[in-house]
Amino acid sequence: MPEKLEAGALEVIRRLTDNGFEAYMVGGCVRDKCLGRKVKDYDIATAARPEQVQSLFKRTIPTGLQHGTVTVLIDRVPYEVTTFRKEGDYEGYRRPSEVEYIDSLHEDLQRRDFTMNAMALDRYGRLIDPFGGQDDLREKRLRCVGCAEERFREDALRMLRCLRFAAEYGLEPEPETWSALLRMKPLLGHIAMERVQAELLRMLAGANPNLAVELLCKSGVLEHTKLKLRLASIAEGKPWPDVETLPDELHRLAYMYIRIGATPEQAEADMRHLACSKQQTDNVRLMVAAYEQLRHEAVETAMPDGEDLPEVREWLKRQWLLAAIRYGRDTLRSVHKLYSLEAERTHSQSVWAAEGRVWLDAMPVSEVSELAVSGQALLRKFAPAKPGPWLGRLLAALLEDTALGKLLNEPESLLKAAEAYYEQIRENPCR
Ligand SMILES: Nc1ccn([C@@H]2O[C@H](COP(=O)(O)OP(=O)(O)OP(=O)(O)O)[C@@H](O)[C@H]2O)c(=O)n1
Repeated sequence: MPEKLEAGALEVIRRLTDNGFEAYMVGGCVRDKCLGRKVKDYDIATAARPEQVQSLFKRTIPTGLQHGTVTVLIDRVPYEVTTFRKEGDYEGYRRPSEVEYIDSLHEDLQRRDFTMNAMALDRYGRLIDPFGGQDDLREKRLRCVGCAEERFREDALRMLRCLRFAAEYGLEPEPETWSALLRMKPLLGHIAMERVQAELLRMLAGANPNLAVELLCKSGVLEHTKLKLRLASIAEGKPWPDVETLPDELHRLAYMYIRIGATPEQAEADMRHLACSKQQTDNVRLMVAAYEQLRHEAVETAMPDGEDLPEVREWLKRQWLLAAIRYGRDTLRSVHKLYSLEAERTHSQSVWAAEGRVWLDAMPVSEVSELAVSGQALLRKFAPAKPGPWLGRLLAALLEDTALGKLLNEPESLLKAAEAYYEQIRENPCR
């Protein structure tokens, strides 16, 4: 498959050059080839204008004509073909009128962000590397092309890209690039939050999320976005634990909110700001909320030092299982991972970190739908009583007792227990 992908790119380049237009592979694909990494997609830069590209290929899509980009389909695989241009406009965020076409590959490469992203390959596989990208990669150096300040001014998002690439590829930002980043970071305030979100989540999902978090802390870049994620407050001298042990970027984000002491509402507002999906936002809010609630309970009932009292342990188990009912078993599985990480970082004993997973696995039910009796069965049993709030309360009581192991999840024992609850609820209808 990778060979097929590359063969398609070469076909595009050959067709363009056979028709008198210079054309090269550029950007991330050249970088990844130099690093021996798998190439995800091939971008092609050419001297041909968009309408000339369109006329040379049977299947094209005008994906970004105003920025000079035409997508060419070869065997249904898309290749982005972009006319050499002077201004950045790498993601279509500038007004079309600012795009200025040029005839020189060199000038096109000069406007790109980092030396490793400013290399090209011609149809014969010859590398064009005017700014020393390959040397930088060899020396594990991340360096802006030319004046770093100018590159960051052209597109402030490049500062986040800088941190992402440094973490992902294990590169050290070169001193001039790093100091320009520290000077220019206030410009991040003007960047669309969707773009910040994409970079942030990619960084946290990447090959080295620990280094990504460390660089975010060290650079203080997020402080200049509209986010509440102020990491500098926890950066000082304290090592971050191994966030890589958390399963994905959302757990890592939730952990960061917990570490800065954000409330679930603050985390939610922040993620809305970031234009995260509702599902992502709910996920993180629930993790932060469940974690916070449990932490609050744990502080109230701190185990006396060095002691392990069975009644306290029992109480902690009850809080844990009640939280699993309230926030969902999956959320509590996530919270268990967060507690375990925190316990490791603070070298502290945590009953939840030690036992939480086992308790969750052994929990017979965590939601009403798992009960061996349905609302319908209860309505039949207590006919002619009409459906009403009593039914919800009754099911909640059965769920809690079954989850805590006081009742067996079998129709007979549940229906029997329901009789007693039904009487209590009828006697106290307002509770
Ligand atoms: N803000 C940006 C975005 C992109 N580019 C240039 O456009 C190329 C393609 O950008 P993109 O597809 O966004 O990223 P890649 O570098 O391919 O890397 P990745 O796919 O990992 O994001 C980059 O290599 C770089 O030369 C740039 O100079 N400035």
